[in-house]
Formats: sequence, structure tokens, C-alpha cells
Amino acid sequence: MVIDHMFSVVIPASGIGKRMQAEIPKQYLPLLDKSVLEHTIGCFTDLPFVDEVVVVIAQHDEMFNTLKIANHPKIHKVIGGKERANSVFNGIKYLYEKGTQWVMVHDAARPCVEQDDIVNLAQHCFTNKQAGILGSPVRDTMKRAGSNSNLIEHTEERNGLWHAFTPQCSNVSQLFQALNSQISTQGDINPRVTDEASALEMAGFPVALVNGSAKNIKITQPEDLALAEYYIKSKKQ
Ligand SMILES: Nc1ccn([C@@H]2O[C@H](COP(=O)(O)OP(=O)(O)OP(=O)(O)O)[C@@H](O)[C@H]2O)c(=O)n1
Ligand SMILES: C[C@](O)(CO)[C@H](O)COP(=O)(O)O
Repeated sequence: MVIDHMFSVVIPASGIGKRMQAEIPKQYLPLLDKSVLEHTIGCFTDLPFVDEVVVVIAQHDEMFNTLKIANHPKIHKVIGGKERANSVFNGIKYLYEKGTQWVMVHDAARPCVEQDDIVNLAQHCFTNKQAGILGSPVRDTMKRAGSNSNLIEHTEERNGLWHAFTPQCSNVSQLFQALNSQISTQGDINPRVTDEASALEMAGFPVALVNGSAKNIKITQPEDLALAEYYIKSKKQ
């Protein structure tokens, strides 16, 4: 099915990458021929149904403007916030105020996303006029640890348990409303809002799970970079 509606994209890229233990924020680490962030942005800029890519960068980020892709005509910069959800909200607020209808939010730290999966997600959300996220059913047995202990409290029911990836796709005004209701007047976000879907769920909006490649890893710890290199090399050209 042709996607005859335009989507904007918000790329939260304001983090410091503590868990990566690197000298620079992980979105700027080299990944083969360019930075992690350039790979990620490049997954979206050449899609015909993407009209704008809002890159949410940290207040004092001096690296983004050194990237060639910074001058891409589809790119618009917004300043991020304290937590990921604050950064996403700042991007969504910009789109809400300009009347954008549909958005996909995708972590800067997920450069291995397959374009086929992005298209599949957009088609699902456009066809069903419904929010949706890329994800993958868990493969391992999942255990719940006891509080302040590494002893197993119980084994989680695995059926129906999914890893949530990004992009996470939604109607802009629904996501604006959902995130806004989770931010205090002081600007603090509900810590349970670790992705866009959790805010949408709390607001009562339905969100679909759309099966995507498990290669769509989030670069979080040092060992993830080598895996990302392998996946980027194995991407469909
Ligand atoms: N205040 C923040 C925190 C995170 N992010 C972005 O959200 C994505 C996913 O977050 P995460 O993997 O947690 O990145 P960091 O917060 O940078 O990692 P860490 O928790 O290890 O510091 C990343 O692309 C990150 O740049 C953001 O835009 N604004
Ligand atoms: C949005 C996300 O990537 C979905 O799995 C994840 O919640 C981000 O978590 P982080 O702790 O901010 O990396």
C-alpha cells in the first residue's frame, strides 16, 4: 500500500551516554564510515514519506553542526531536556505547534534500524490510524529479581512479552497530550515514561506492536558498538 501521508521524525540525541563509558556522547562515536547519529538520521532522510527530521540536541552540543548531514534540507534542530522524555516532548511540541499530524520518534542510538521495518510501521499506523511501535517478542526466559537482591523472585510469563524498540509512531496531538500530562509544572517527567508508548498507554490511547528486526539494537554499553558495526555491514543495500 502506498503511504500517501507525510510523517515527521523526532530523533532524541541529547543524551550523554553514561553507560557507554566513552569520552564523547555515544551518538557521536564513529561507526564504520560516519557517526552513529549520521547513520541513524540517514535511515529516514531519503524516505519519500518523511518530510522533516527534528534532531533534538543538548543545549551545549557543539558537535552536531560539524556533521555534514546537519545541513540536510529536511533537518530541523530543537534543544533537548533533562530526560529522554523531556527531549522528545520538546520535539513533539515544535511539531504540534506547526500542525504536523503524524510523527515517528526514533532513538539516535539505534542506527541499525531497517528501512523496510520503518515503512512497515508507517503503513500499519497510516492504515489503521493508530499508534504503533517496532518491537520483537522476547526469546529468553525472563526473571523478576527480588527487591535489593539478585535472587529470583519469580519467572515472568513470557507469552505476549515484547522488547519495545523505536521508531514509535503516533498522531502528534495525541502524543503531545499524553506527554504533557506526565510532566510536572517544574518540568519533571514521570520516571515510568521511558518510551512514547508508555505515555500513550497511560493516556488510554491504543498502541500496536509491530514486529521488527532484532538487529535494531540500542547502542547502550561498550560491547554494543561492535555488534552495531556487524549489523550495519549486513544491512540490505
Ligand atoms: N536527556 C536525554 C536523554 C537521552 N536522550 C536520547 O535518548 C536516546 C535513548 O536514551 P539512552 O540510550 O538512555 O541514551 P543516554 O541517556 O545518552 O544513555 P545513558 O543513560 O547511558 O546516559 C539516546 O539517543 C539519547 O541521546 C535524549 O535525547 N535526551
Ligand atoms: C525508548 C526505548 O529505546 C525503548 O526501548 C528505551 O525505553 C530507552 O530507554 P533508555 O534508558 O532511555 O535508553
